[in-house]
Formats: sequence, structure tokens, C-alpha cells
Amino acid sequence: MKLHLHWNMYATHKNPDYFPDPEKFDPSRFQGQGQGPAPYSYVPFGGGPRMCPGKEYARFKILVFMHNVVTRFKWEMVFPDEKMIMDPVLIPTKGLPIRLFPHNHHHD
Ligand code: HEM
Repeated sequence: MKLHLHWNMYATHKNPDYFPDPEKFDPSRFQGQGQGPAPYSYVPFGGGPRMCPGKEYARFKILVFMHNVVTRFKWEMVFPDEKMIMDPVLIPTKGLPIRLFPHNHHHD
């Protein structure tokens, strides 16, 4: 008989013991004087020797992308109440389309 032990990161990421009020969008929970989440409690890229080797690359790309979207554009969601599903990661049901308005756009 084989035993499969399944773990999923949401059980950890939504655990109020590690993340008080887990449904709240609160980026400040990742800030502070070296006070980030406890080791192995925030694990979007896994952990240990098989941790995602693309982690720093992915984080850097997302940072550059977000920087450009936020500094160059005003943006709004096409479907403000768009639902997210877990399958097994968070997926926007309609593909999360947004409208972008360049900050430096001038009407002639
Ligand atoms: C936001 C983007 C990404 C997320 C959230 C992510 C997440 C993960 C997770 C959770 C694992 C399993 C780690 C474990 O078993 O503990 C993994 C493994 C892996 N990821 Fe990523 N990843 C991302 C981007 C990337 C990129 C950009 C690359 C390559 C360029 C990459 C290459 C890999 C590889 C090769 C593994 C298997 C590592 C192994 O089993 O030894 N990932 N990733």
C-alpha cells in the first residue's frame, strides 16, 4: 500500500496562526525589521532543496513589470468583481483584463 501525503501552500498561507486576518490584503505583514513571516510559512516557490530555481528571476520580472504598469499607466479592471478560483493556484476566471491609460497621453 502506498501512502501519498499532499500538502498545499494555501493551508499554510491562509493559516491565521502565521498570517493574522489571512483574507486581508496587507502588504505590511511582509515588512518590518527582519520580521517577515516565519521560516517555511510563506512558500509560493516551495522550500528546501527542491525549491523553485526560477524564484529570483520570476520575482525580478514581476517587479519590473509592476513598476512599469504602475509608473507609466493609470489602469482599471474591466471586470471589477471578477472571481478568482484555486486550480490549484489562484486563477482569474475571465483572464483579468485591464484597461491602461498612459500617464503622459495628451489629447491634440
Ligand atoms: C511566479 C512564478 C513561479 C512560481 C510561483 C513558481 C513556483 C514553483 C514551485 C512551488 C515549485 C515547487 C518547489 C518545491 O517542490 O518545493 C517550483 C519548481 C520549479 N520551478 Fe518554479 N515557479 C515560478 C517560476 C519559475 C520560472 C520562471 C522557472 C524557470 C525559468 C521555474 C522553474 C522551476 C523548476 C525547474 C522547478 C523544479 C525544481 C525541482 O524540482 O528541483 N519556475 N516552482
